[in-house]
Amino acid sequence: MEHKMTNEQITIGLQTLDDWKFTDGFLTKSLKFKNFKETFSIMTQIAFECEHQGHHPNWENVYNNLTIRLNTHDVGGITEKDFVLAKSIDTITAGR
Ligand SMILES: C[C@H](O)[C@H](O)[C@H]1CNC2=NC(N)=NC(=O)C2=N1
Repeated sequence: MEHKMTNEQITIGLQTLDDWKFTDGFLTKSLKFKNFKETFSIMTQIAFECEHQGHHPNWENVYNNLTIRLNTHDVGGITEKDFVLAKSIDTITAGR
């Protein structure tokens, strides 16, 4: 079982990520792409990485907007797993 990170640990961790916030108990990021096709393609790439990591986002897609919220249900908070997935999402979406 992963350990639930403290607010202080989360604040430090956020400095290693690109434009993520800690809001209402979730690591959150909003992204905008060219159109729906590009957005859903990126979501598919992220989805395969999530399966690989065994960790999955809460997310909402409206046309070319994608809002991602990460937490770890098992501990009711943020763990290292959320940071690992957030970093992967940054890599997949880098420069977009
Ligand atoms: C059984 C399975 O591994 C667990 O339910 C995993 C799956 N994906 C998960 N994803 C997220 N975001 N939080 C979890 O606690 C979680 N648990």
